[in-house]
Amino acid sequence: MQDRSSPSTLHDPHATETGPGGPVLTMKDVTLAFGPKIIQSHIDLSVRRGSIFAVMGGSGCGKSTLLKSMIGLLRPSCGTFMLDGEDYWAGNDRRRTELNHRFGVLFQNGALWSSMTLGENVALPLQMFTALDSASIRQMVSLKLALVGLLDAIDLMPSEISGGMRKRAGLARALALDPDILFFDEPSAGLDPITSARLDDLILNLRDGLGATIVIVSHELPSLFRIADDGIFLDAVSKRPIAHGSPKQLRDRCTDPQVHAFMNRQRNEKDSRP
Ligand SMILES: Nc1ncnc2c1ncn2[C@@H]1O[C@H](COP(=O)(O)OP(=O)(O)OP(=O)(O)O)[C@@H](O)[C@H]1O
Repeated sequence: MQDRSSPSTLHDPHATETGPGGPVLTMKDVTLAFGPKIIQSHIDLSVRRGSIFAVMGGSGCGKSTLLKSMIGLLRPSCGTFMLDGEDYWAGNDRRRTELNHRFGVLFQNGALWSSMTLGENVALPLQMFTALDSASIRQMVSLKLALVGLLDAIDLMPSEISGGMRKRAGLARALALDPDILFFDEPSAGLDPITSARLDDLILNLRDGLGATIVIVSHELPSLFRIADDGIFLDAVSKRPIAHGSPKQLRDRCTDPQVHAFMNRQRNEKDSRP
């Protein structure tokens, strides 16, 4: 039986030499809790610039909670959260608001305003947080919608488009303020495999074309194997990370039986088919 007090680490979570870049987002010995209820503790991770980092684990282990803490919506009860070497919680609210402008977040359902067209949805953050004039905003909106292949849908309402298009529109809005770190919560949920693969292509383009750093919470193993460079596996029972590494590394080399079973579940399902 593996010692659960030390996670199965297929690399040093704070390594700086390997991969596309140095660490941009780092957590050291972080505990996440809601009041007295501890969700995860002893979280050590480092997300490298220009990489795709996956947060993995079974239902209810705390993946979304970890994502929440990475975008400043939940303060760790212990440990440090650093952004480019700066302690996120050491500064005042104003400084945190500045740092938050580096984040772009795509929520599960796209979270669009239903009473606004796609163009108006994407324009909203620009109107709220920049001093751009309306012509420049229109230009920026067109650019972002073109990036996700939705320029022709600029005047449509969210109710007039498909689920996959809503995700892409949510992504265009998340990109409005040119964030350099993007967070995706279950981007493929509810999408068919082809639409999901297209969204993966888009996510890879954001990494490779724009150099974005991306953190993704997902249960979709094919998608994770394809796009993620690195990651962390959270355990609901011990309430701590039990493995670090890319989804492929965890599938092929992790010795923890729970991680191995989880990461190989589709393979096993295929093997057991008549
Ligand atoms: N605001 C909250 N107050 C108290 N407990 C919460 C709160 N939000 C989440 N939790 C609890 O935290 C635990 C982890 O929830 P979380 O949504 O982070 O898990 P998850 O791994 O993302 O789950 P899933 O894969 O099912 O979406 C759950 O037990 C949940 O009930």
